[in-house]
Order: sequence, then C-alpha cells, then structure tokens
Amino acid sequence: MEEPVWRPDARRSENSNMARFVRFVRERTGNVDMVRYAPLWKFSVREPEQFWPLVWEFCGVRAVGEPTPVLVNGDAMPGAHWYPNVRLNFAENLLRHRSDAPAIVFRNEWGHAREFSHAQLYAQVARLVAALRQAGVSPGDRVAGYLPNLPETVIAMLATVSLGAIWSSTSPDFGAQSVVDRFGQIQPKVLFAADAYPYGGKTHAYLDRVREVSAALPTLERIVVVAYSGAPVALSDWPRAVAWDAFVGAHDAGRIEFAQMPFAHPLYILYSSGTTGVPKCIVHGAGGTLLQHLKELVLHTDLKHDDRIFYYTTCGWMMWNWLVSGLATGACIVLYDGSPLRQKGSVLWNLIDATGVSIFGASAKWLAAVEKMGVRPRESHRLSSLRTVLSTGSPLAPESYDYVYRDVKRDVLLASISGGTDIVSCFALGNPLLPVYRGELQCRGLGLKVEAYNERGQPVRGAPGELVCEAPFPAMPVGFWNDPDGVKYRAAYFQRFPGVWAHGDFIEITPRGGVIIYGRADATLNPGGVRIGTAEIYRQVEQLDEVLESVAVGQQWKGDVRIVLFVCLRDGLELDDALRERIRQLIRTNTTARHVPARIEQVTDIPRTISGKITEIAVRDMIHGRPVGNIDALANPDALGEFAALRETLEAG
Ligand SMILES: CC(=O)CC(=O)O
Repeated sequence: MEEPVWRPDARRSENSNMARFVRFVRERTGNVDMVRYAPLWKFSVREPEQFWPLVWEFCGVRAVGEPTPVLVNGDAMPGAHWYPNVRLNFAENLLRHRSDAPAIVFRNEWGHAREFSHAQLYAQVARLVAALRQAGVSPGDRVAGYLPNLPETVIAMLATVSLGAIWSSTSPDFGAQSVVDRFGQIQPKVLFAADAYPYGGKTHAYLDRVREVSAALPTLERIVVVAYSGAPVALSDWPRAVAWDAFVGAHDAGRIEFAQMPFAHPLYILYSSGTTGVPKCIVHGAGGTLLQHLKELVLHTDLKHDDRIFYYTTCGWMMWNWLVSGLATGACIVLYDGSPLRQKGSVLWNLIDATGVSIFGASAKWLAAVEKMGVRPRESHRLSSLRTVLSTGSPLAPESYDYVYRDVKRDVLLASISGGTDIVSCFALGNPLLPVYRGELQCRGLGLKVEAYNERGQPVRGAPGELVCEAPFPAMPVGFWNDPDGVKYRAAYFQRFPGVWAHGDFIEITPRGGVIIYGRADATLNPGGVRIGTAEIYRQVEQLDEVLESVAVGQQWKGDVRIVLFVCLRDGLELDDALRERIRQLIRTNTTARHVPARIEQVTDIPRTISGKITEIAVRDMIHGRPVGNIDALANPDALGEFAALRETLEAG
C-alpha cells in the first residue's frame, strides 16, 4: 500500500481547528460516529441546513436578522437561496479584531517595509469610508482597484465593502485595453490606482495607462492615486484625479457604520480569463464568500489568530480575495509586491524567515521554477515558523511534493488546493487531520458535493472524470454582471450536466477520498478517443533538467487526434533527436504509449493568461490556423507567433 509522504502528529491534529470542529459537530448533533473527516464530509453534504449554521457559529460570523431558513429552493441548481432573512457586512467581519496584534505585514522589491495592527487597519479603513461616503459612494456602486499588492489595496476594498459597495480589482501588469475590457462592463464610480510598481528589478510607471483607462470609463467620478514609488505625482491637469493622502487626509478615524446588506448582496466582481472572448464578470455574494472562506481558512487551512499567512498573488487573482479573508480570524496577512524569483529564487523563502510566516502559499509553477533554479531552502533557511505550504494555479506534480519534503522542510503540511475564480474559493483542499499522499489533494471541501463524472454523467471513483458539484453551496456566484436572465451564467456552468455545476476540471477522486487534478477538461487530449489530462504529460517532461516548461495540445490528424508537445528549454539548449527520445521514453515508461507525443517541438515562450496560466486553447487554435479568441487576455501574445510559424511543419507530417 502506498505510504503517505507526511502525517500530522497527534498533537498537531488534536489541536487543529478541524478536530475541534469535529467535536463541536458531534456534541451538537449527538452523532457519536462523527470522529473522523469522512463522516463529517458526508454529514456536511447530506445535511447542508445543519452543517452551514454550525460553520457559522464555530467561526463566529457577525450578522443581524434571523438565520432561518438556511436554504430556500434547496433542490434548484441554480436557483437555491441561502439565508434570505439575514443581513451582514463582509468588512465588519474582517475588521472585528481591533487589537494591537499585527494585521498586515507588507514588503516589496524596493525594500519598503510597513506594518499595521488590527486597530490601525480599522482606523485607516474608517477614514477612507468617510472619504468615499463624501464622494457619494453608496450600496451597490462599483469601486475598482487597478493596484499593486499594497496595504492600500486591502484598505480600499474594506472601505468600499463597509459601505455596501462592490469591489473589483486588477493588477497593474494588465494593459489598458484588458482593464477597460473588465471595468468597462461594470461602470465603476471610483478607481484606485498607483503611480508605479516594482517588478524584476525595475520600476514600472503606469500612470499613463491609468489615464488611458480612466478616459475610457465615463462613469468614473474620482481617480484616487497612491504615490507608491515616492516620486512626486503631478495630478493638477487631471480634473477627476486626487492623491490618496489628499482624498483621505481631512477625515477622522471614527466608528465605521457598516451597511448591513442581504446575504446575497454583491461583494466582489471577478473576471474569467477572457481567452475566448470578453471576460465574464462573475459576481460573488458577501455571505457566501464569507462563510466559504471562513470554512476553508479556519477548518481546512487551520488558520489561527496567531498565524501569519502569506500567498504570492496580485489583486487580479482570486487568491488575493481568499488571503484577505484571513483577517476575519484575527491572523496577520503578509503581502509582498514584486517578482517571486528575485534574490536567485530565494526572495519568498527569505520573507518567511524575516516575517515569521507560518502558512505559505504560492503557485505550483513557482515551486517547480525554484526547484529548477536549484534553490534548497532547507540548507539555507531556518523556516522555523513554517508549518503549512499551499499550492494552486495548476496541478502540483508529484515531483513537487518530493521537492517540498526533501528540499524545503520535512515537517510541513503540503496542501495543494483547487477551485478558482468561478467560486472565489476551492472544491478540494488541505486537511490537518489527514495524511498527505504524493500528487493528491487531501480531500473534497466540506459542504461541497463534489464528484467526478464520466461522459455519461455518472459518478466514477478511482478513474478520471469531470469535476462537478451536485448540490448548491453558498459560494456559488450570485450571477454574472449584465446578465439579468442568467443566460450566460447557466451556459457557463449548467449546460454540460443539467442541474449540476460542471467546473471544467478533469480530475479523479481516489478510493481514499483524495483528489487528483489532470488539467482543464477543455484541454484534455483525445488520441484514439481516450481522454488524457495535460498535467500527466507536463509532470513527466518537466522532470528533465533541460526542460523549463511545456505545453501539450491535440492536433487534428488523419481523422483522429495526435498529441503535439512544445517545450521551452534552458537558455542555449537545442532540442535534438536524443532529447526527443528521452522525453518520449520518460512518458512511455511512466504513463502509457497513448500519452507519448507524436511530435515534439521547441519554442522559446508559451502563451499565458495575465494571471499566469498557460493557455493550451490558444496554442491549439494557432496550430490549426484558427483565430485566437481574445489576444488581449494574454500576458505575452508575442509567444503565439512561434506556434503559427510551426503550423506548416506540423501539417506536413
Ligand atoms: C484555488 C484555485 O484554483 C486558484 C486557481 O487556480 O485559479
């Protein structure tokens, strides 16, 4: 039997929030069998109307009104409603700890270091609430952030939401057109931006882009600019613009009157990657997001008030929203603005030691990249505060589990977590009660009736299928913006299997209840009619020292589909037949003959979305000579040229 790569010791699991919650549910329900995670998960999906109120109480949600009924129209998917008689304010829940303990620790590539206690954070938010109120912001208005990963970004979100207005953010690496594609759809009243940001050893000034964006957004009444770089910022010729300090300056930090809004009141607007057209505006509700994030942070991530939690993210990725919710537990969130590969790949490991991070998160790609760079923090860093490593963004290869336990730290819970923008949270995550198996996410999230469906829409176990969720959950979006009849919303998630949420991931639920992610369902390869997840191939190829990254797509070929693999190699290397053969051999030995690519080609770059995900669909379109859905959604559209140039060669044989 396969051995786990890590097990929690008895003290750690006994003291975890999840263990306390198991005991709490056992006492409340009188169910004596409730001693482990498996019966708890079953209870959570069978009895949602009992389960969610227990999460609510255990996590201390602040709200007014009647918490019953919990669920109305509970069989409808979509169409179920949660807590129709409750009113709450999301920001009030995040700002409920007013102590002198640290709430935000901030560092950046320029060497800036700032810290805010929970009390100071509350005061900063209070002043901005007053300024926004005076600027006319009221419930339901949209406030947008085109901002680096700053304390001000968190403060602006909290102030917006305190007023019952809706927050939406993108990071400054987005081009003006991409920002207009997003914010142009939601008609914001206020835009927050900064003058510049540090990345990769350079200062990137972007006020010109902010001007371009604001010129295209006629609904904007105010543009509030953070003078982040320290250089003078001239705004006098820009009538709607004001410096952050001037905007906030005249207001005192009083008590915040948090607008009490319905449970489903819009909180955030997030955007789909937009690779197939204009990005969809996904609207997340305040109550559902709060409850789901608390469940994930408190129970699955075991976040406690004395923790320091870090995720490498920008405010354009949902992991930023997820991280910020950590404030509700009284914990400290650690923010870093800059490239994660600075200091020879050690910058984030240095940050852990410098700031005492206990829960550390980054993308699976970053873990693979620092491993390739030869970084071995176990030899160079103390990492004494570190007890959990989180990974997401793409499937975490089994070899990355080896890296973490061998080269980072032996005694950490390595939790690969997966969900995404559509639910601003996760379907599968970590669990302090369970062992970690190489290549496997530990469990399905509580309250989420996740299954893997075969093509006939039947649940399968121990075999690949599509990730679905069979029952309503509070963190389902409340809808899409500008989609009053819900047509786009239903088409996005409920077309494939009526009445069931289809997430678009290709996964396997293992017999012991773990989850393996094979990649996106729309990128699966179908040679000879057999579905193969792209992650199965990347995992093999990227083990080779020569290969930095790869992308695999299916090419229509003689009435079937054949696999074509593109590899980016280390600087100066050229793909030759010997390396091709080693790649094929590795794939053949560790997977099946069907996984072996028919063609392997070298490229220098792989197209990725602005949030850093490689896009197989754009590559597939290029090699078939089809137009790529939305080039503005790509961070590096120039990368497409190489694939177009290879089209003829690929068509020839
Ligand atoms: C939690 C996630 O699934 C994050 C992502 O991949 O976008």
